[in-house]
Amino acid sequence: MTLNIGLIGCGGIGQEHARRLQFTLNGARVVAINDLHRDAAVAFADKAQIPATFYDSADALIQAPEVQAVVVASWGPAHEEQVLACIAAGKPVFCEKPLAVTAEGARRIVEAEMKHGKNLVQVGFMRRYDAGYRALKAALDAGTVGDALLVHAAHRNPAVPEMYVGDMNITDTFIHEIDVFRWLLNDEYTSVQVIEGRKTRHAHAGLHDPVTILLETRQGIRIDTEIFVACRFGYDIQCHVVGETGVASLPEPLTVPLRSNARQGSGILMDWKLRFIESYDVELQDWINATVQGKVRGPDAWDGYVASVTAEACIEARKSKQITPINLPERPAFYA
Ligand SMILES: NC(=O)C1=CN([C@@H]2O[C@H](COP(=O)(O)OP(=O)(O)OC[C@H]3O[C@@H](n4cnc5c(N)ncnc54)[C@H](O)[C@@H]3O)[C@@H](O)[C@H]2O)C=CC1
Ligand SMILES: O=C1[C@@H](O)[C@H](O)[C@@H](O)[C@H](O)[C@H]1O
Repeated sequence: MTLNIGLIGCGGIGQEHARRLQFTLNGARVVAINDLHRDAAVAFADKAQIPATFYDSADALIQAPEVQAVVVASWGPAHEEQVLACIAAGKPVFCEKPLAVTAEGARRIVEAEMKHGKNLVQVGFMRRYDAGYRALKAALDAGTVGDALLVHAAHRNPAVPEMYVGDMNITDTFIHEIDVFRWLLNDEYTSVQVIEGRKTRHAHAGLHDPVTILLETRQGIRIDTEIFVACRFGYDIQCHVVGETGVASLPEPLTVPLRSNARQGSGILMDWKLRFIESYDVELQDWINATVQGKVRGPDAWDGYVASVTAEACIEARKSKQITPINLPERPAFYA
């Protein structure tokens, strides 16, 4: 069976997903597209040779009988309404992170899905599909370094656009760590502190960069993460888990060590699109396969909700400069 997909949002990652759904992965094709910018979306589909119908509104695309499942890759603030419309139409939806820009919005999605009575929503936390993170999780689950005690992590981007301001280093960037640490450690967060230190001269006016975020978990694991999005030197993701008997680290991406021009070393990627490129393929292939079977196997709406609650607590902690509790309800049986 070929799953007919409707894509909402044909920007940076929407175009990437459209190409992989149409040409790289098995069992799906893009039959419908929607974007606020019609001309650019249609020009993209033409150039990419994706014969999809353009719909004038996200809602019209979701309602279209030919659309069996939806990929939402619009801007974060649009996600809630579009995902709720998919649930109302009973259509499976893969939504890029964040699920919603507020915890309340994510909660509305969880409630609508539970009321609908069937899981329909997957959130685009692709790191769970990355071979490096999976190998790290397998090592931790096998007890290779004993019980986890501490995590030292970093999420570094070379630069961000001028529209990336305020709390986006939490809601757009740190949200990946929020999801991946609780998955890696089989744990939940209890509190957070956000520390703004010296600001780099390379950060633009609307952004305090870098920041350090300290999370504590129910088991008492302490996680420190450096979020540094104007670091200039590369797209660099680090994660080191200190256990009782050793340290387990996220593998570096494969690069060729060089000895050249009187130097030795290896390259660092500059573009986030390349760092997790394989995990996007694995993630969306798994989503297609599960959707055809009528299931959701990946990060679900509850995971999206937990990420939004945690992000909101981070924002509060940044404002108050205090250690801020993270109050999470228990995972409902529906999401077991
Ligand atoms: N999982 C990951 O690693 C990544 C996830 N993302 C997420 O994907 C989403 C899109 O990000 P980008 O592609 O980088 O942004 P972008 O700005 O390049 O593209 C977004 C597109 O959505 C369209 N759009 C915005 N609101 C819309 C609406 N209400 N209805 C229809 N179309 C709408 C815009 O016109 C634009 O073409 C964001 O939520 C972002 O956080 C982005 C990059 C990486
Ligand atoms: O999701 C992503 C972007 O939206 C975000 O801006 C980057 O910081 C992340 O590294 C990337 O994975």
